[in-house]
Amino acid sequence: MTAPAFISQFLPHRRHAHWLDAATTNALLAYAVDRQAHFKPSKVRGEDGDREVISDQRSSLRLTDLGEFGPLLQERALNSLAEICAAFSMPPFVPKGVQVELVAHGDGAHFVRHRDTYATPDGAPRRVTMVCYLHRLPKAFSGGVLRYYTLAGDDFIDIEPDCGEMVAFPSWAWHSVERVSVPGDAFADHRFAVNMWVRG
Ligand SMILES: O=C(O)CCC(=O)C(=O)O
Ligand SMILES: [Fe+2]
Repeated sequence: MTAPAFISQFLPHRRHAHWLDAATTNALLAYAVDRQAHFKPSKVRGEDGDREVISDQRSSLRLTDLGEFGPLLQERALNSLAEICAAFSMPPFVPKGVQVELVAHGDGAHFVRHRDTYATPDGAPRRVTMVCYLHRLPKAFSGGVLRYYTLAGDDFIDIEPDCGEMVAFPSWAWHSVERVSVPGDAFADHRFAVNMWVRG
């Protein structure tokens, strides 16, 4: 059998169940609900390069101040990095930082197919994306799978992460968040996820 053409292949990904322990997950969820008023509409890079709200591309709410959880998650992400780079056959690199944000997907929220690569002003691009998922139990939403595409974008797999699970992939991999449905749309019922981008 011939190997599939390069562009028909998937970049690697890793799923880490229970990456966040239940106590931290619950504390972070409580923090998110408490800070509801501070969440702002998520932005994407528009045609002129500026960040703007384009809700048919990305519709969700985002919080960048994670309080004491920020340094905690950055440290955990860095602790997971060596194993992830090895699993991805990615040459090790010196991390220049971890960007973190907490995103809430409510009823109808989604994020179209995109890549996370983005060079920050200091020139250190995002190399590894880690996303840690949180939601109340039992889960109150449906949909919202993480869709992970081949390099050509012509095929995909759907990943439905559990609460506390972390999914890692190279930041240049195509992915999307499929539309979420939250009956009643209570904020505490949203699909929460922490994006962690390791730059280097
Ligand atoms: O929430 C997810 O599953 C992924 C989010 C994402 O791709 C992003 O915010 O760049
Ligand atoms: Fe993304």
